[in-house]
Amino acid sequence: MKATVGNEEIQEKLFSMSSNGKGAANGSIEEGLNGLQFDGKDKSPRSNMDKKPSSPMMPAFMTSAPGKVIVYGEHAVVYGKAAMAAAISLRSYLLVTALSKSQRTITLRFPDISLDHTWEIDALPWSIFSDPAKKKYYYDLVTTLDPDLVAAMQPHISDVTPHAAPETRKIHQAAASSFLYLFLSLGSQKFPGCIYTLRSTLPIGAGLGSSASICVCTSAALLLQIRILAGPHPDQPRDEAELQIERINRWAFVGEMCIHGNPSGVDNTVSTGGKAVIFKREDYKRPPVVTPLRNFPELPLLLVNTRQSRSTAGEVAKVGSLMKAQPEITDSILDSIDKVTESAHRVLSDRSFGKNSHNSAETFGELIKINHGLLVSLGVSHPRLERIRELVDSTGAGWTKLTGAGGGGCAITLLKPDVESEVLKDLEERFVAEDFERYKVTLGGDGVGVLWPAVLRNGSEEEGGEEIDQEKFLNADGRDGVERLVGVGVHEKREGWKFWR
Ligand SMILES: Nc1ncnc2c1ncn2[C@@H]1O[C@H](COP(=O)(O)OP(=O)(O)O)[C@@H](O)[C@H]1O
Ligand SMILES: C[C@@](O)(CCOP(=O)(O)O)CC(=O)O
Repeated sequence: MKATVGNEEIQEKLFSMSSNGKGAANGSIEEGLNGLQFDGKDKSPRSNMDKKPSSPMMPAFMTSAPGKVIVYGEHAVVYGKAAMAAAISLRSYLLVTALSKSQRTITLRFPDISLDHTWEIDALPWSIFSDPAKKKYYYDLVTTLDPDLVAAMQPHISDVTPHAAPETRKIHQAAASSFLYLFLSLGSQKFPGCIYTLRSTLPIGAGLGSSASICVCTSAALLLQIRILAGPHPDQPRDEAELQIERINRWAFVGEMCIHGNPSGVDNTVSTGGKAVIFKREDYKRPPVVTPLRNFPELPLLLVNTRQSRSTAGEVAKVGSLMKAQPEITDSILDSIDKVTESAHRVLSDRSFGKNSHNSAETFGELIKINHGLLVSLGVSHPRLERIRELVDSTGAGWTKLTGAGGGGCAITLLKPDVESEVLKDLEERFVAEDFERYKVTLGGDGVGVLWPAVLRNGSEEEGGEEIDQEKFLNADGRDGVERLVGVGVHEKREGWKFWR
């Protein structure tokens, strides 16, 4: 598949799906949404559905989306080169709880960053967001933020934790802006009051795509609330599922623009679709070309966090400055990174791939080493990342590179097939002693998922399953607690979570 779905094509598919009723959201989701009201713009295929009798309140529901590792090609991907990336089993989880009709507020409860903020729905700048000259629809391809809309949002963003330290405010305001831009673009003043509670098992600002995963959760939740997503349901035709994924991804990209400034879109694409892909966006006015890697190997990867925080926007800006100062050299480094990614893709596509695991690992490993060297030349490594590489190199256990934006964050090590367990144990002890954090993750899992309503079988005896309410979700103890309560893909397959596949 080359996932390049045009705007008109999407519109056409949407209309045909709604007219035969087949594309409508799956039974339970659609029923649950009947009580909601929408923007009254008859451009959308929702008008027939709107006539259904209203039910009092939408049940609480959840969305979830994974983080990712970039195996090859970060930074170069911002300049139109290819990147290879895979979803990981660490994820974000968003619980949406509707308020009673009289409560006209939207609350963000994001405890991972200690953010708790409420907006009055009626005080938000609806008029400019719904101005026909500005209005964007769920099927639009938005590739830049509208400066007037960003300015209109500003007073409502400045309101968010005004007395926090500047670093904390940045983190809060980035998360709040991405939510609010999507909310005002996709919602309407008639939107019901809601609380959006978010928790993540991903480290924040560590190169694993935490921002993309929260944007995907928000995009999916809002698109579900405005009732334009069909499914996910088990017998959903593939092209319909792909269309849903495409829509969620487009709006997640808009959220990412609010956080990053200049994202390539690789993070939100992997977070939405899951699995592993080659991603390339040569023209920002057009959708990216996304090539699924169906034979992506089960790479024996070590994923280690320096615990050195940084922001993606800052690291991307560093490369931007280098490009200005040294355009030819920077260009040629980015071209070399592109060649590394292409080579890795060629190796994967080769029929003989995997027949000799030693040779395959050597080739991938060499490419990892080269890619890291090129990222060092771009100026996006960090002494803590170099320390991880040194520790691994001194044992000969494998090949190491930074992953994501760098400047701190995480490193990946591809382990040699014959590495001895004693060597690994020693290495892990060194990591602990030097305050690095090691994650155990699986690669290539599902993308965005929905739990509608927010009820799971958690091994409890509760009849009909365990309802996930705000209190339980907020009280889950750390990363493990969240995974135990609502986790996708780590423990046994959970009944309830559904994915567009
Ligand atoms: N769990 C979370 N809760 C709230 N906001 C989050 C969460 N995870 C990420 N974010 C938002 O995303 C930003 C981090 O984005 P970024 O610098 O791109 O790092 P990453 O490499 O993890 O994506 C944070 O400053 C915050 O605004
Ligand atoms: C540096 C970059 O290529 C990857 C950033 O990944 P992360 O936000 O550090 O997880 C930027 C991008 O692709 O938008």
